[in-house]
Amino acid sequence: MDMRARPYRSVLYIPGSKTRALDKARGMAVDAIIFDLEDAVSVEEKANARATLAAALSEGGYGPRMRIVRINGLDTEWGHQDARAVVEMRPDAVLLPKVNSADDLDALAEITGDLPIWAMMETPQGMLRAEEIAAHPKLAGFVMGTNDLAKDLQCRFRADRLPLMASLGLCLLAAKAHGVVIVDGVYNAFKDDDGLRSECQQGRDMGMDGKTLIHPAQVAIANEVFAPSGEDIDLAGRQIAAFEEAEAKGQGVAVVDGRIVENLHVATAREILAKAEAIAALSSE
Ligand SMILES: CC(C)(COP(=O)(O)OP(=O)(O)OC[C@H]1O[C@@H](n2cnc3c(N)ncnc32)[C@H](O)[C@@H]1OP(=O)(O)O)[C@@H](O)C(=O)NCCC(=O)NCCSC(=O)C[C@H](O)C(=O)O
Ligand SMILES: [Mg+2]
Repeated sequence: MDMRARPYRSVLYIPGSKTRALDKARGMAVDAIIFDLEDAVSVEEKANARATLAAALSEGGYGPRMRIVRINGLDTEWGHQDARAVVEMRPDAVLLPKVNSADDLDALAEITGDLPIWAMMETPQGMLRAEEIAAHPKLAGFVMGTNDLAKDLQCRFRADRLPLMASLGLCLLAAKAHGVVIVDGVYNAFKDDDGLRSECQQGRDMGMDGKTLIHPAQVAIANEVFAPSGEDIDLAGRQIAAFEEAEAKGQGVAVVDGRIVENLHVATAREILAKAEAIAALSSE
């Protein structure tokens, strides 16, 4: 499936060191997995995690789930070795943490060649250079790192995420301008379903493609919130039908449920139907 066309409702982090979790993920209804070598892995476990992850990916069994490997930064003692190992692991993409500029992506691409790169957007410098990062020819996706971002901004975690809004907005603008995927940051309180749902809804309404997750219990909520609902699909179908009928009569505008429908609304309606189809196709694989 084309990388841009596939769903990214649920993107689950799995520590590369945790064999049990790596195994369990083969049966989980996630759209994508981030196999982590960075912050979820302790310093003592770094080398083992690389080997454990390589073995899990070589064994396979992850089906249609997109496989993304997050390496350590190239300015760390593990980064270069991780990057070389990822080339051998042959995932769908490599994820670079704490990206500050397009130069960081150039440095990684020198090692990983044609492998698509995703960028963790989680530093103030990265926010200010979001556009040049999104425009990089190897860049395929943004992952918001809201924990690191909050740390560097010295801001507080709030339910409305007001202190993060400028950063989320900058990255959304850059991602949409360059047609790259963007998934929202994690919700740390993994036992708080209501809080997670509310933050998923906020991200979805802002234009995020999905949510990064830290625990399997979060998957169902993200899948539900980021999928078009039955009502969305029904409305999209009726908008397309009404517009085509209006067009056949030589009119440029239709009315559905008391609201105007123009060609731009039809484009959105078609995207909703395409997303629903992509989700159905993924579920049937
Ligand atoms: C958060 C956790 C530490 C909780 O772990 P634990 O207490 O073991 O959870 P449970 O006992 O409830 O686990 C139940 C079963 O589910 C499996 N499990 C748990 N987590 C995962 C997972 N992420 N993927 C797959 N499977 C998972 C357990 O193995 C249990 O299975 P079983 O033995 O059969 O019962 C833990 O969930 C965890 O480590 N999560 C990942 C944390 C992580 O990846 N952190 C780094 C990413 S977040 C980040 O860095 C954000 C960004 O950079 C930023 O700056 O914001
Ligand atoms: Mg981070």
